[in-house]
Amino acid sequence: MSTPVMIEADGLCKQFGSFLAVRNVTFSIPRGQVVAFLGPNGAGKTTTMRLLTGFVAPTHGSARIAGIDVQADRIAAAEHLGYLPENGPLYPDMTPMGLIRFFGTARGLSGARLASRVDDVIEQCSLQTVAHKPIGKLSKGYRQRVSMAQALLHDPEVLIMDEPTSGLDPNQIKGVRTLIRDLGRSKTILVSTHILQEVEPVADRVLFIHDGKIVFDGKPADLAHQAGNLEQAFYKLTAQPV
Ligand SMILES: Nc1ncnc2c1ncn2[C@@H]1O[C@H](COP(=O)(O)OP(=O)(O)OP(=O)(O)O)[C@@H](O)[C@H]1O
Repeated sequence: MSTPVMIEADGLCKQFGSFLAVRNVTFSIPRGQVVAFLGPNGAGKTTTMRLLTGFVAPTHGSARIAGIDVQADRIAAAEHLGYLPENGPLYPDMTPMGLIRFFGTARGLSGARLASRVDDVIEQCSLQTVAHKPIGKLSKGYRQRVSMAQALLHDPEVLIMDEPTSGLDPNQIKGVRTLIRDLGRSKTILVSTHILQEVEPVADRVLFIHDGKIVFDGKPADLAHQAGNLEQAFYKLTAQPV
């Protein structure tokens, strides 16, 4: 039996006014794969992730999570999906515990299941020491972990993470990398990053987007091999407009 496709982009296009931000993006990610989504600033990573999660409607094309069309049935697709947006919506006066419970209730969890999932994600994201402090007083690293905890709360099979390590210090980056690697043992993950050193230890595959188009889809080692190392490959792929 073939491995099911968990994240699928089929001819996705997104136009803002006269500007085409995402151009005919097509890929499919089978269950269990961890994929790094690379590209320079403004390449279209966030827009593609918003299209995949159903937050933004495509101009053309379609996206499926666990086989469910995200525009046709966003709620059903969201049951399979944890999304870590670039700047997560965190409420500064709430505590991590309060916020995570709130999201859990909104997702239909209650009673013992809610209590056990809240405990699990607080531990998984190492939030024990700050669980009862206002989110507005937490460091960026901890706020990022609170966002991560809400994305993991319903134990989704698919995770889409937009720059989970942006703005973190090296210790925090290491912590997030370890978490992604652990999660990748049981989940399908698409994660955008600017940090090339993160790619090889974490990802099975790289999707590289430039000017809204996928310009490389393959193994990190094969991308690095094209130009000697990943950094040089990055320069080479982005040297000219598509
Ligand atoms: N709502 C919008 N209206 C108009 N243009 C937009 C909108 N959202 C994104 N864009 C444009 O689309 C292009 C792709 O943006 P996007 O945020 O997807 O890039 P990105 O690869 O995630 O960049 P970064 O690495 O800087 O986060 C950019 O030129 C951006 O200015």
